[in-house]
Amino acid sequence: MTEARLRESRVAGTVRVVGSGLLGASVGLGLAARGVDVVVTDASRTAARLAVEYGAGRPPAPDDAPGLIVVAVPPDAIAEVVAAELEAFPEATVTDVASVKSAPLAELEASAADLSRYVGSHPLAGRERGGPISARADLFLGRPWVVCTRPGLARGRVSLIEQLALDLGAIPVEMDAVTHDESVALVSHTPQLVSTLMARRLGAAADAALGLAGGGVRDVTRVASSDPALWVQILAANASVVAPILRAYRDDLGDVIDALERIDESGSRRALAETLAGGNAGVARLPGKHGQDKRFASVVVLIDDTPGQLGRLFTELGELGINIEDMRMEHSPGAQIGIVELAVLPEALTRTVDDLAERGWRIAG
Ligand SMILES: NC(=O)C1=CN([C@@H]2O[C@H](COP(=O)(O)OP(=O)(O)OC[C@H]3O[C@@H](n4cnc5c(N)ncnc54)[C@H](O)[C@@H]3O)[C@@H](O)[C@H]2O)C=CC1
Ligand SMILES: O=C(O)C(=O)Cc1ccc(O)cc1
Repeated sequence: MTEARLRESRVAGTVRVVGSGLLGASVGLGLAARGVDVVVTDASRTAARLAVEYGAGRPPAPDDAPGLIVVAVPPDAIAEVVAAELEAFPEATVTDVASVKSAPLAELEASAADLSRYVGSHPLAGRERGGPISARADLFLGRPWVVCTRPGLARGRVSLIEQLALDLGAIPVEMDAVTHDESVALVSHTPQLVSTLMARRLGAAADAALGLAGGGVRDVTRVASSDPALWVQILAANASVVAPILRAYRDDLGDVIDALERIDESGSRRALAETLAGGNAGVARLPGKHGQDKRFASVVVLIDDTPGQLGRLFTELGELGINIEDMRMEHSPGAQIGIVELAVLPEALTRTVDDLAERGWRIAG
């Protein structure tokens, strides 16, 4: 199957993956696609066998001598499994992919494990659903992959994990464990809770109200479908960092409620406006194209929500020589209409609108 391989891998030898769920099987699929010899194991026989059957690797053999071990088990089990792997394979470098870094490291430091061969890491890539069935070889493509540095750690060990990240199409980012946990508390752990709390408000809502739902509520609640069992572990392990951010959030929420309850008093509207402007400033600081990238202009096309329409739109844009820099799609509740937002270069905006309209496409706005 050489011709099916993407490119030679940077990581050489056998890679052993412990925990063949979403993350472990995705690592296995990505490496196997580059021709790496991957061994997958799991405490659950079913998860291990599914990972093998989906092509994420092979079962372990008695003479395996992995140079690299990736531990992809739930956060509570990380320290114990990393310690066991360090002991079982005295030549191997061991990494883990857990969403929290300080708590497992502290647990390992309190053990007798040989931590000179341990480098913690965390790919900022995931899905709401776990298990090997949800795994994807391209899960990590273009995503940051934090590689945790600490004083005294050999450069070669850190580099090996960076090679792993690069092989999987991710972008390695070096960070110490404390900075990592503070960062993800802000960009992942608190947003998870805010999303969850908003989604809980929908639980008792009338069907008629839910029928009006559009992109806004869907964006805010997307990660509310995440696995509660995994997230209790993540939040518990980073509780002391997440709690103060939520306190600040609660203070802001209190101010908004006060302004709304006294909306006709002097200063209330200004307070609301300043809060909303603060949100604009915060979201504009997020890197990436999505929504606010000033380099691109936006064209909204309404398409019939029927098979083949999106394909036809893309084909015609190709024929017109117009490059799509980014896109997102929404469905209009209750109507057979798809709303496609295309990002194009500003200089291509007028031509895109005119040419698509000329070919009969409906342009919004
Ligand atoms: N789900 C996500 O979006 C992301 C998860 N992570 C981290 O990746 C790790 C794995 O998460 P997922 O793959 O989502 O979970 P998952 O539930 O899909 O897979 C975890 C697997 O670990 C196995 N396992 C549990 N204890 C074990 C043990 N002692 N020995 C061997 N196998 C064991 C389970 O049977 C399961 O198959 C977690 O530490 C999580 O924080 C990191 C980035 C994103
Ligand atoms: O889908 C998203 O936006 C996520 O944030 C997924 C995710 C979940 C947990 C992680 O540790 C990293 C990424």
